[in-house]
Amino acid sequence: MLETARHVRPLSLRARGSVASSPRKLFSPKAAAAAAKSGDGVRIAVLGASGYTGAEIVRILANHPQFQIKVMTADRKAGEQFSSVFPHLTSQDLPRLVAVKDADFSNVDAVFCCLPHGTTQEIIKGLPRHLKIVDLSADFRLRDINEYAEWYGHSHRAPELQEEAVYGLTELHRDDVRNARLVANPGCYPTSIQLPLVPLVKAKLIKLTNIIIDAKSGVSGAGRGAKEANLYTEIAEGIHAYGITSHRHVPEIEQGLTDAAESKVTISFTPHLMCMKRGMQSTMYVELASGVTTNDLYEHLKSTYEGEEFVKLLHGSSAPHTSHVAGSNYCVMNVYEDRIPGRAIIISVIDNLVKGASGQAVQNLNLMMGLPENMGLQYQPLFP
Ligand SMILES: NC(=O)C1=CN([C@@H]2O[C@H](COP(=O)(O)OP(=O)(O)OC[C@H]3O[C@@H](n4cnc5c(N)ncnc54)[C@H](OP(=O)(O)O)[C@@H]3O)[C@@H](O)[C@H]2O)C=CC1
Ligand SMILES: CC(=O)N[C@@H](CCC(=O)OP(=O)(O)O)C(=O)O
Repeated sequence: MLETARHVRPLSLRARGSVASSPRKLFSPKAAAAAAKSGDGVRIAVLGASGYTGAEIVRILANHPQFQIKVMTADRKAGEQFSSVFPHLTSQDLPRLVAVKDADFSNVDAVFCCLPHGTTQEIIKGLPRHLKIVDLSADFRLRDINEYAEWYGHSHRAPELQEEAVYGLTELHRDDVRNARLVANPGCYPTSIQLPLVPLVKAKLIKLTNIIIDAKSGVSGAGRGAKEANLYTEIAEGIHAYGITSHRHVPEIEQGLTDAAESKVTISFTPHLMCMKRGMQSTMYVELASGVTTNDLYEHLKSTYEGEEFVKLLHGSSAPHTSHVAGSNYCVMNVYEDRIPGRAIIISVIDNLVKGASGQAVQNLNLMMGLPENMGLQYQPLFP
């Protein structure tokens, strides 16, 4: 069993606040905060409500005292009742699913956009400017639109919105998110990877070379649209790698690490599809900087996330388990000494649909509306 030598040399370094340094247009949260304080609360539209992340937003908002869903959209399922698409979610008084082109945003304050990549930028471009938007797709995550074109296979169709967007890895970009109108919610793999690695890179505790990441996702990460490769017959009782050396989350992760390092970081990243409904584990192999111990990494992460409600470090040699975060907004991590001298292993787990998508989106919109960040998110994981 792996054992970490703890209690060696606590570090005082902390990595709070924004790691992004590019100038952003600020948006006053006053009007939004006023709406939140009015009797109506914040009026919400969920675009793509008939998909997995849209449904997860609806599930979370059932316990949110300030966010009320007024508009819900779908594509193929437009015209249907939400309760006929998701019969398990009936506790709220919800509007019928409509096509985006038929949605009325005049009585809406904020939007969760849970649509496919590419389509999203076209749709957000057409939305009224009074709306605050949290976009769960990848459309506004990459600052460099040339890099976007390279990885997503087409040129960006809303570069002016890309300029405005703020990357919403909440714990690391809180101040930017608070003042944003449009937030690009991070991808699930980038969330599970950047939460541990960005503070370590920023504090120069690990080398920028030889960062190797092996990650595994539940099948809901691929969305609800039927694909042959995601059929039960092809997924059950197996595991397989995909996107080897070419997954589109590589530039997103490298962007965050490069910002933190202020120097280009290149990673090895291999995602795998696991036979489970939800959950994600990232196992990261890193090289310690000169004079740094595994315990230094642990202590630095511990002090970075001290007081954070949703990021937890385990004690001793305990291993994070996807069941310890299922259905919750937590990211749980731990650090281990490798058998190879000078190397460490870091493991993090999240629920891809919650901290990896809809939970973090609600966390971000809470901040954008001047509400407590944890509002509606204080539920515990489902275990076993
Ligand atoms: N699943 C996950 O774990 C994560 C997903 N994301 C991202 O979030 C976004 C949503 O993902 P997810 O919920 O999994 O996807 P789903 O495939 O489950 O849902 C997609 C939704 O978008 C609607 N839709 C599809 N095409 C169009 C279109 N052309 N115009 C308007 N609406 C359309 C669908 O409607 P209908 O059902 O009627 O066809 C459905 O409501 C994606 O960008 C995804 O990459 C981000 C992090 C994690
Ligand atoms: C299992 C699976 O297919 N996962 C998706 C990632 C889902 C996600 O986080 O991210 P995006 O918002 O960037 O799509 C994938 O690998 O493309």
